[in-house]
Amino acid sequence: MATREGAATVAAEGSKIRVAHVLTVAGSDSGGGAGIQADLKACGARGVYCSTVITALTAQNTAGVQGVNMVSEEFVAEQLKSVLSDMHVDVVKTGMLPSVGIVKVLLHSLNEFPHLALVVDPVMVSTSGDVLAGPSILEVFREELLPRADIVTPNLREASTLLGGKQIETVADMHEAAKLLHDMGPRNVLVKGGDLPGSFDAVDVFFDGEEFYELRSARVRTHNTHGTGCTLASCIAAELAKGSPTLSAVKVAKRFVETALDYSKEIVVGDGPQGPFDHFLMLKREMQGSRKHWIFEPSRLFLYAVTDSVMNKNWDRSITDAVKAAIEGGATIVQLREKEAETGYFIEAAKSCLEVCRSHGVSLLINDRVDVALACDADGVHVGQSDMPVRVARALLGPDKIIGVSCKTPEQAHRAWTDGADYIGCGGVYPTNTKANNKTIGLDGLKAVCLASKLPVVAIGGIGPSNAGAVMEIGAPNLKGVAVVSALFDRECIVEEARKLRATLDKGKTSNS
Ligand SMILES: Cc1ncc(COP(=O)(O)OP(=O)(O)O)c(N)n1
Ligand SMILES: Cc1ncsc1CCOP(=O)(O)O
Ligand SMILES: [Mg+2]
Repeated sequence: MATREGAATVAAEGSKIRVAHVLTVAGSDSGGGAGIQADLKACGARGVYCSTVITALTAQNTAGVQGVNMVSEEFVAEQLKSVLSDMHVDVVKTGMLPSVGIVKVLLHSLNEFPHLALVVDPVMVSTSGDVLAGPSILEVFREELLPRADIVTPNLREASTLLGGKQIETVADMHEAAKLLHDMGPRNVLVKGGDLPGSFDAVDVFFDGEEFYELRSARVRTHNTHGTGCTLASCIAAELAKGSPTLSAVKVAKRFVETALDYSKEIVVGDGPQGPFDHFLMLKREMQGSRKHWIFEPSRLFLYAVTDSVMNKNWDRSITDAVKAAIEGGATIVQLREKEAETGYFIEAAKSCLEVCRSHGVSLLINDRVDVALACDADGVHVGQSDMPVRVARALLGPDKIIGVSCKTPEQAHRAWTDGADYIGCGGVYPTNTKANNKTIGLDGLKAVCLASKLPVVAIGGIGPSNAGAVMEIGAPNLKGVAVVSALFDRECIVEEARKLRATLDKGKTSNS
């Protein structure tokens, strides 16, 4: 088994990166919304590793808790030993601790690792109102666990229970509760006011022993709040594990939870009154996109329409109208190449074009601007050799998006494959006025690029109905189509020009097959 020292030595040699690590000691939620499952998602979303010690299995769903099966103290101890004897934990976060014995086992481990920070979410009653830890736990919480905690994060009900039934009905009461809880020994207290009656804001009170901070935010109106407490505490733990000061960790965690709640307002997971939310802000987007599990199909490069903001302005038409017309005429893929557009305008225009493209099953890519592609959830980007490198774009966009890269040489074409591009844009094949100072590579240059790569290739530069046939006739099986700017968008009738081009390409295809 690798010792802590051994692993640290390897890291010190510079070949490894030691990652921030939270250990959650909590109960499992079969519904996946709270407990261990929420902790794993929260840490994952915040970019922190999370190991787990499970204290209880709960059978629960969006209606409530149907059953609890406690893990034995011995087995909780065994899990703690497995993790702590091997892994580099920075912060321990606790959730459901269902028995005094389990709290004692945890305290014993914490004594052995005094450097570990501790975030205590004093889970006693679930959001559905089910009791997860009985009153017998209070004494050990007050006298042993809280004094060891760096921060404790009770909601109003938990704060009241820990304080022997104190009424907490106003922000002033929350201040007082935070002070009284702080007197029990934790370094910081966050009293969460999500349930505060008659409040328009979500107000939490943070107290570090010296100063009170009221952290306010607009209340998110949603039933999907199951797991908010676990998530908030895990996010705080994750930020502490990264090295943040406690107040900053709390602020980031609160913002994270609000964003996730707001994003998840409409999602439906179960039929009960309290649903979970989406930590990764992905579920809704997946369902809204018309292309579920869409795979890049190279034949889509057949007639590739690339817009130009100057041309659209000259012909007095909006980007959306230009895109609509190109699709009507037979374009199979669209790229927004809006070099002059301001970012805010570009994003809105791209969203509007996406609607058009999605309704016709046509992919929409963004030229150069990975940020715009992300902001409007476009299908991908096209980048040049001096734009954002393909590997970086891939890391930002993830595995599902389409990435095209411009290549003029076999070397660039080879690299495009190893870097993870989906297709190559090759040109300028013929001279063009659309792109200044662009070297023309001719049909021989195009052939050489096609031969050098396994990737599908689309030819670009000076291509129109008169020469598109000749381009496609070079006979490279991976040459899948032509990309055009002026032959479509610098013409009076885009639909007509697109149809002409489509006819030429279709003719070439039939005569070759
Ligand atoms: C399909 C396609 N191929 C090549 C290009 C050119 O991209 P790039 O080299 O980044 O030049 P700009 O278009 O950004 O001027 C393209 N846009 N599309
Ligand atoms: C963007 C680009 N990349 C290489 S050539 C070119 C311009 C193509 O425009 P056109 O189709 O009007 O020649
Ligand atoms: Mg570019």
